[in-house]
Amino acid sequence: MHQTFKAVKVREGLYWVGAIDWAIRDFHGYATSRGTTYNAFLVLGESPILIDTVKAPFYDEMMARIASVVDPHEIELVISNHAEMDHSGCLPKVIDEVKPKKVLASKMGVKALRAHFGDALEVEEFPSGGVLEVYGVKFQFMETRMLHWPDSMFTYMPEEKILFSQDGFGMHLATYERFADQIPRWILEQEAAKYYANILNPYSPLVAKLLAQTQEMGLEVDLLLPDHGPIYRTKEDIKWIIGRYADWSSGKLPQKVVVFYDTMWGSTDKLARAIGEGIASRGISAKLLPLGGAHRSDVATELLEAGGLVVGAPTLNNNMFPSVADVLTYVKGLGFKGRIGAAFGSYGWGGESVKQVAQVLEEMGTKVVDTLKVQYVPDQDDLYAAYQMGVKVAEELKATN
Ligand SMILES: Cc1cc2nc3c(=O)[nH]c(=O)nc-3n(C[C@H](O)[C@H](O)[C@H](O)COP(=O)(O)O)c2cc1C
Repeated sequence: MHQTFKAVKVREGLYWVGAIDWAIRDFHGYATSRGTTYNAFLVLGESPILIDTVKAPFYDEMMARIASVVDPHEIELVISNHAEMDHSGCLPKVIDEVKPKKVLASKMGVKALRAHFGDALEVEEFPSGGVLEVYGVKFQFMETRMLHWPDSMFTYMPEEKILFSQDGFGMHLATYERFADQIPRWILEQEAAKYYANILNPYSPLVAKLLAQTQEMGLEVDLLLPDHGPIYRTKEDIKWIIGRYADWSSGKLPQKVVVFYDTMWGSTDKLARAIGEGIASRGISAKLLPLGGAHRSDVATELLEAGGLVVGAPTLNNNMFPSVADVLTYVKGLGFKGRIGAAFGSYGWGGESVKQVAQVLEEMGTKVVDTLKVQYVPDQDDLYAAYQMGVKVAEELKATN
């Protein structure tokens, strides 16, 4: 039989058997402009062990890759590190087809998997103490609750120093290159930041705690295998991604201001440009994101490395313009707290939008240092007031340093 889809050997006895999704562009509201991979791994103990599965439509691809190494029916143990359907979607079908002796998940994972696939799903909690020696392989299971779901866990092979980190350290990036050292660093930098901003940022304090814990434990990692994107196999790459997570979870507010806004007739846009000039005049980097050209997940990515947030919305039917409400709701949910901020916008009569924007900014823990409402088209004085708003935000941000 011809083999089209093959496993990728990671090292002796360990294979990548996942799937590449070149087409996906919307991942629960996150723009995946470079597609993604769903990573599953095969560990060859005395019997093969499958770690995670893939999204349901990719079942055949995963099974074909497994079959290029072993007969899938020989798999006796399946480990599920995360119950989200991009990793568990195939699990019921794998159980039906392969009939493994055991399927293991965390305590919350068992609950979540049953809530997805029914109470009859044959899955059990990993052994107490979190250690299992089976088919000649030693595993250590670590719950990583809320990173990024309650069920999330890491699986570690202490003898080989291999860490299967489910969504942690992952990124949405479809490639045939399976290893980070085969991909330009600038692409990894962009996609890892985007993933962190859009998935892990709300849990930054937990990320910081986990990194500190692993350091205390002296946990050594020679191979880092996330469930999306490339595998990290060099010391340099592992150090790099862990270092980035340490930076992003540190709560530091970089000296950059994001200005996002939308406009119907161009007035709010004029104000935004003047604000940008004011910010830049004080030597602070400003990034203007008109929402006509920026997706909510790109705004979140920019915000990951910005200590300032200025938001502009015209009033439409007594409300802030809907695209601004969308992105504000999104970044509020992602927990971008502690920024220095301001709200602005053009209006015709009631002009409710600016107050509404300022209120949401405050609710999300932004220090609102200025607001600006301009009726219809801004004149030179209005533009100068907008410029001054930029200056004020920049000065306040500088003072936080
Ligand atoms: C369909 C529509 C509804 C509007 N509703 C309101 C409103 O309820 N209250 C208000 O103050 N202005 C309202 N306006 C006026 C706009 O806010 C005003 O034209 C503003 O200058 C637009 O800013 P922009 O050029 O940045 O889009 C409305 C405009 C449009 C086109």
